[in-house]
Amino acid sequence: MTDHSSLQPAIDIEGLTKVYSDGKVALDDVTVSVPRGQIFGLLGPNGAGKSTLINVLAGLVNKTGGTARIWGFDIDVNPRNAKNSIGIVNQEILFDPFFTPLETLENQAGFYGVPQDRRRSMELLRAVHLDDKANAYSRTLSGGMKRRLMVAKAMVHSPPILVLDEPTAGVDIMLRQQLWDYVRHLNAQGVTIVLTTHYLEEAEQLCDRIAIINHGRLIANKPTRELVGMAQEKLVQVTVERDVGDIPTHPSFEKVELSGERTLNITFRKDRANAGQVLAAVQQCGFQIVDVVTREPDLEDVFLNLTAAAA
Ligand SMILES: Nc1ncnc2c1ncn2[C@@H]1O[C@H](COP(=O)(O)OP(=O)(O)OP(=O)(O)O)[C@@H](O)[C@H]1O
Repeated sequence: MTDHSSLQPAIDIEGLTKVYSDGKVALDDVTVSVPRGQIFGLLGPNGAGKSTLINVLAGLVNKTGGTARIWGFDIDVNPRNAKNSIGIVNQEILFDPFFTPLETLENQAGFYGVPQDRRRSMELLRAVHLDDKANAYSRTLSGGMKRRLMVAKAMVHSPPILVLDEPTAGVDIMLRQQLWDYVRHLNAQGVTIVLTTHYLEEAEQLCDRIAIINHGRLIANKPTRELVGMAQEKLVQVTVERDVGDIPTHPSFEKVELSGERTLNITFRKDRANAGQVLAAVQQCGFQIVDVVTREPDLEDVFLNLTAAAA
């Protein structure tokens, strides 16, 4: 993979603020940069401000304060270059239902002034598995197909950055997988990807780095592995050789639940104990251990902890 580390960020946002006309503060002094060449996840609960941030980059929402640069181009100073550097797939499905997918892409290429010999509409339709629908009316496409057409439409001018706002909402598992394969393929070719999603598992698998936004504020921005590592609670499931009876207590146990007669689900905090100490404590409580399963914390744990703390 190309080493992009010495280059300026793909997207550079500083002190971005958006107050809607009704006084709603959707973005509150957000500073974040997206390194080139990465798959970057923007996560947050409903209403956190993710779409507002993307719509500011798309030029659909006017910011109240701060600056944003796309591929080095300030969106106020160089709006045209900024726009040409980014392809955005919004949550809403926007295209004329009376055009065919092929016409939709050709029109979009015309809009961006892509010369005929550099257009690749059929190639893009093939990439999103819509080549057999090239000449069907777009209104006859299923929801998932329309969404994939939106992705192809965002790529007609070959931007170095692709932004996907909830791209898999309402898309079934198989098509979701195909969409992600395509996103990975684009990324392998050097396209920087920014995506918002509610599917934490997906973000964890796909993203190199994740930022979390809550109530318009940035509350985390870390490499995915580091973020997942922030989950403090771990679970160890211990099966013992006899019926448990009274649930044991110990300072290293955060929470203990009984499952069946002989299995204890013990939650402990990584910063206070390790699994070995927890197991030793179970033995001190007079149980002989016959089986152990541990569960690693995942992004969902971190997300819930962080958003709860920031609420
Ligand atoms: N045009 C608008 N006028 C007033 N308030 C708005 C407008 N658009 C969005 N908001 C409010 O701004 C806040 C942020 O909304 P936004 O759509 O950016 O959140 P989001 O993180 O994308 O949420 P979701 O995941 O539900 O799409 C919300 O409280 C929303 O109600």
